[in-house]
Amino acid sequence: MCYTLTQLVQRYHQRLVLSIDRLEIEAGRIHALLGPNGAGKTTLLHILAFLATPAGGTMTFNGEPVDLSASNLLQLRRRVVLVDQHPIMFSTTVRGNIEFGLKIRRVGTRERLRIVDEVLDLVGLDRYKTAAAHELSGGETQRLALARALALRPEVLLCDEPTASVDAENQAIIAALLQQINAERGTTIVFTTHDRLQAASLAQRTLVLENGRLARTTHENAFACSFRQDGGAPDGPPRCMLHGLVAFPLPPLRTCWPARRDGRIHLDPERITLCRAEERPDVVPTFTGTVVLVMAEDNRIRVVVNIGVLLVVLMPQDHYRRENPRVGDRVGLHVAPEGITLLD
Ligand SMILES: Nc1ncnc2c1ncn2[C@@H]1O[C@H](COP(=O)(O)OP(=O)(O)OP(=O)(O)O)[C@@H](O)[C@H]1O
Repeated sequence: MCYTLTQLVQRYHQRLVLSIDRLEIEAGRIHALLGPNGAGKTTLLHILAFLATPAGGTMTFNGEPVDLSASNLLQLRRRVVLVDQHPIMFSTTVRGNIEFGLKIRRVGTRERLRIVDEVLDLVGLDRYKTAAAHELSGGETQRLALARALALRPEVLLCDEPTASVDAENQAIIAALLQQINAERGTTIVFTTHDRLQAASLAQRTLVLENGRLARTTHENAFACSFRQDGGAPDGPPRCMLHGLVAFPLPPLRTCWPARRDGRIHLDPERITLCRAEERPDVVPTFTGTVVLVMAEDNRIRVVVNIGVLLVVLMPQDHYRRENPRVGDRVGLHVAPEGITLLD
């Protein structure tokens, strides 16, 4: 586990703004921190970045108790980088901004220049290397801030609303970049957002904060559900209702679907097959819905479909090319029985 926070409390002027019984951040994963304004997301990020000392509770980082004493702080802060929502650039060139942190770490000139080229290429800003940082647009500034952070090769990258104030094109670039960094470097990433869709599409785990409390943690495609025995044989498989919104029949494969009424269910994104709803009248899909996001990920394509709740489908490249789903398309989804797991 990268971080474990227990009984964590934070206060501003005696006012309680965070109170978290337990929170875990898994190493090498992308986590979304989702919540409304004032929920405590930025406050929590500052604690994870070792920039603020919590008022109470315990914290471990890579299994070790966190020691925030002055003598230890510097080496802790070197392992984690926070990218602010409104990053402040130094009044120098794009290259100068990236080199700054490297100079502090006494990285030699030749290696600095190599890293500058590498990260500018990564964020697609190579042609701006000698431009003044202050001349960049909002979206480009956010990408430069990411390049500046990535130059330091952090174990953990924390991003405060990385796409909140940028246009759609830059949003897509930044989202793809975060996935690339996570996949190629194994960097643990935590980003804050108000956007449920972004959380569902980008993160493997979503932590929901409400009024400073961790309301719930959701894994990709894990849903609260209830089971109903409506119609059919009384001892046959029940129907399953996701978040009280979408019902589907459970396949008659398990010997003992739950006798209880409520639970949590996981639908494996790799065991969901997507087809164009109108082109396969012979197939009765488990769900139909509208594509809301398509994004390349590693050697697969991540497609998010709104079926009443947001469902992530991971499509192999060849299947994606065949079906070619686009945002706005109506599609059918078939969930393989072995892709359905009851949690808890
Ligand atoms: N430096 C501060 N001094 C006093 N109160 C603060 C300070 N920073 C944040 N707060 C308060 O703490 C609470 C949590 O704020 P925080 O910025 O962490 O929320 P957030 O979820 O990041 O919100 P947003 O989505 O608007 O950025 C809010 O009520 C805020 O007013």
